Amino acid sequence: MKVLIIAATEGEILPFIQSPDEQRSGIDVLVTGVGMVATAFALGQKLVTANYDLLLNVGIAGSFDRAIALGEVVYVYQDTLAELGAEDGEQFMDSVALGLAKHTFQGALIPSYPVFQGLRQCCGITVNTVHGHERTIDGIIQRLNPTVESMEGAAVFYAAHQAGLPAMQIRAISNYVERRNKASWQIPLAIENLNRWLTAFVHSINR
Ligand SMILES: O=C(O)c1cccc(C(=O)CC[C@H]2O[C@@H](n3cnc4c(=O)[nH]cnc43)[C@H](O)[C@@H]2O)c1
Repeated sequence: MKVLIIAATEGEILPFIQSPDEQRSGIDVLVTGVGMVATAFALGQKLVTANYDLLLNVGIAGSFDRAIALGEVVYVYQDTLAELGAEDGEQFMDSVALGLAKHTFQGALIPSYPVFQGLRQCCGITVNTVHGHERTIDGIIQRLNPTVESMEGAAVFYAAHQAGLPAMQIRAISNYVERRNKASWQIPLAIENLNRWLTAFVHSINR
């Protein structure tokens, strides 16, 4: 199986990139840069010249749900371009309501590999602006009730949909979505757990 692993920053997958070559056979890695625009451009370019059986988006993410421990690795089965739409006074009209574009994309069904068993299955949103204000956090919970938030997930699902390829998204929770409080973010723990999962995943597909 030929897999493309897509991450926004090298730091998020450095432990995996630095692992011995033989542990990464059949795997390509694409570091896109942060955000939907960088991700869509880099992935679109990559898919012009290469074909894959699976696109796997990995990275850290924020959680709206405090029952999810910081560092937990989750499976994002659906992701929404949360900001795509128009304001009408206090109302937000999404791109489907406007008759403009699809905004929600599904990942592939969770496979039966043991490495996926026990992963919490979450609904995600993808944003350009990280939520950090009580009013907008309450608003997005009312509107979409997301569990996790990233800055790339739905862009990968969109590109996969356009290319007719299956995609999955695995995120490790680095922070809760709240008023910006970077001191409480657990980025090293999230990256460690994400890369441990990634190594187990690659091992399981190469067996
Ligand atoms: O310093 C900040 O306020 C800040 C805000 C957003 C992201 C960052 C990063 O350094 C991480 C970039 C990377 O992480 C994903 N991520 C992590 N937590 C969240 C979140 O709560 N909401 C959205 N994205 C998040 C994201 O996919 C970025 O690629 C620093």
